Amino acid sequence: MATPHIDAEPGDFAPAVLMPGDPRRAQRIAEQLLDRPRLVTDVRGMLGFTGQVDGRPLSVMGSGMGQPSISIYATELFRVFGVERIIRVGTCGGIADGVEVGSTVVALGAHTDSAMNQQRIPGINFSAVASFGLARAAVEAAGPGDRVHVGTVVSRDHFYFTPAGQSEALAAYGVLGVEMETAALYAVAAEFHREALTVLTVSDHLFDHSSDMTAQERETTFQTSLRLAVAAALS
Ligand SMILES: O=P(O)(O)O[C@H]1O[C@H](CO)[C@@H](O)[C@H]1O
Ligand SMILES: O=c1cc[nH]c(=O)[nH]1
Repeated sequence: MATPHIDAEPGDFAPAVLMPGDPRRAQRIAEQLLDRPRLVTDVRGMLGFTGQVDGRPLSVMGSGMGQPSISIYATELFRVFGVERIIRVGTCGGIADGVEVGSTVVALGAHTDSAMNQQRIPGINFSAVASFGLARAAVEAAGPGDRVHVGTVVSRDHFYFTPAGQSEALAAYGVLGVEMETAALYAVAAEFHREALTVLTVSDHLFDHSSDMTAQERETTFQTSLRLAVAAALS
């Protein structure tokens, strides 16, 4: 049964879905990773594929940018398509000292400036946290040569506007990076009693732009993050 945003049937998606923001990255991951990838939805150009990894079913689908967009897709995947776990594989800007461009961030939790989660539990600041089992599986998949940081990120609504002093204050609290979806993804997973994790590749650093990735590198450089995300998805 199609939903407003996913033109597929129950059974078209695997229990685990890798979810990059960019639908072209979803296609690239599907072609690189999956045996016999099959396009299962393309509504609004938001491509979704299902195939197999080592004989086990796995799906890959774009989320779009921002918390409203990923909330729509995550809700429909959990509610209608029987999806059990979503692992976001995205990019982030480094914030804390020592979070190098090209390294990987496993997001245990996500701060946010968005109002979306404020509406969930009256009077409460919702804590957006990863599924422990998925986070553990991702971290355990890291090898000695991998540069992996584990901690909190911030999911901001604005890409281009930042209140004065906010990034410096986040750095002072050890926040690893900034992206735009994780706080909402973790809340939708909690709403449906399912699992979620975000694994990010650092594409730039807010306080040192000397090594920032190009747009093409942001689309293609994600091998360590992808390996950790697949380990979590199939754990
Ligand atoms: O690379 P993705 O997964 O899209 O993630 C980051 O990049 C986009 C902004 O350019 C936002 O979606 C942000 O969260
Ligand atoms: O600086 C950045 C990089 C990636 N994604 C973001 O939201 N911000």
